[in-house]
Amino acid sequence: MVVLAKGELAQISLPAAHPPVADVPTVDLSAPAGPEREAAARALVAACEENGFFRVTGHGVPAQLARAAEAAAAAFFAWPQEEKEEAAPAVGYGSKRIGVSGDLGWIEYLLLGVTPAGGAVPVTFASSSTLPCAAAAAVGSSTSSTPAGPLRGLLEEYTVAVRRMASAVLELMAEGLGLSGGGALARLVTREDSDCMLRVNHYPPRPAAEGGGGAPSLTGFGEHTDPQIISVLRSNGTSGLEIALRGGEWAAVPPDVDAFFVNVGDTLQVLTNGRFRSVRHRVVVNSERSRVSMIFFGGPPLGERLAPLPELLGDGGRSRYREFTWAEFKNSGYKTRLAEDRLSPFEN
Ligand SMILES: C=C1C[C@]23C[C@@]1(O)CC[C@H]2[C@@]12CC[C@H](O)[C@@](C)(C(=O)O1)[C@H]2[C@@H]3C(=O)O
Ligand SMILES: O=C(O)CCC(=O)C(=O)O
Ligand SMILES: [Fe+2]
Repeated sequence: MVVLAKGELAQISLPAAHPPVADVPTVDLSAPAGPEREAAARALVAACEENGFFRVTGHGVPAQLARAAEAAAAAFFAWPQEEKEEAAPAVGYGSKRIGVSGDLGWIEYLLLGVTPAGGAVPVTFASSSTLPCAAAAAVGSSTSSTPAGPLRGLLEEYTVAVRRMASAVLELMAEGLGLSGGGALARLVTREDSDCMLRVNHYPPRPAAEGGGGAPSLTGFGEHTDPQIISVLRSNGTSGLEIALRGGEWAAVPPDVDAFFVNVGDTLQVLTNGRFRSVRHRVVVNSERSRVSMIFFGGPPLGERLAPLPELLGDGGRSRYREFTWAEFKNSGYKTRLAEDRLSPFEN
């Protein structure tokens, strides 16, 4: 349950708006080598340049696994509030507060740091630092006997499959960009020390309006860009996700339970020297049905130096961003409000 005080509810209320439906390009990851794969790579690059957002089919993630992970998370969110709070350190549970800078939403969530070997560690915010840190020692592992154990196990299994897909997306992207380094881009999210996260968001149904009449829309997850390289999202059949198109206008993303959606993140915008667009997006809650989404955030190792890839600069091309490490970017970005532009401090 998300409990908001009156002032908080007013803060996240939105004027009812029905943006047009986004025309989301589709990339088939299973396209066979040859002209079909080349076409898929071209479609992927075009989508990243246009809006920084596309749908993936032929992704290889078993539907049954995605459904089981989502159902286990939904069952957890249905627990009594006190029990969820009790389990919070073991599963990274949070509600209504997003980050540490005062952002609120009609949301509850699980946030886990995830490793390629399948480990998942709840993300907490240390009081001494704004960098999220692992709380593993305090909570045990997914095999522990906490009631959240089976949920953790399913989320871990799901993350292994989605990371594999994220890596395949980045390999296809490298082909489309004509990068010579083989799987270098993909390795940024598959290394042992890659800094990746899994987030499961639950947006309860929009509350009924007091005294009848039309209920207002609410901010579920306020507008923002994702800081990582790519984010890979799956949701249940409830709408709510919106993306900002090139011109700044909002467009609604129709849910698709069989596909995944990929966001270009801030780091990929940097690596491509601004050729790919880190997509601004948000979740608006205006449904009588709850929305559950699971998002894998593919981030590089903390010490990784990030700068536009030389091959994408061209001869004498100007680098739009100075070099920085992922730890530096995260430290700076995690102090910001959700809607802020986190890249401007790193522009040349
Ligand atoms: C307000 C914030 C929440 C966030 C960290 C930040 O300071 C700015 C980026 C936010 C975001 C968006 C994408 C992911 O959901 C997330 C986990 C991330 O890496 O950056 C969240 C952060 C969060 O919820 O802690
Ligand atoms: O829940 C969603 O559908 C999107 C949430 C999101 O953008 C995020 O968690 O960064
Ligand atoms: Fe996001």
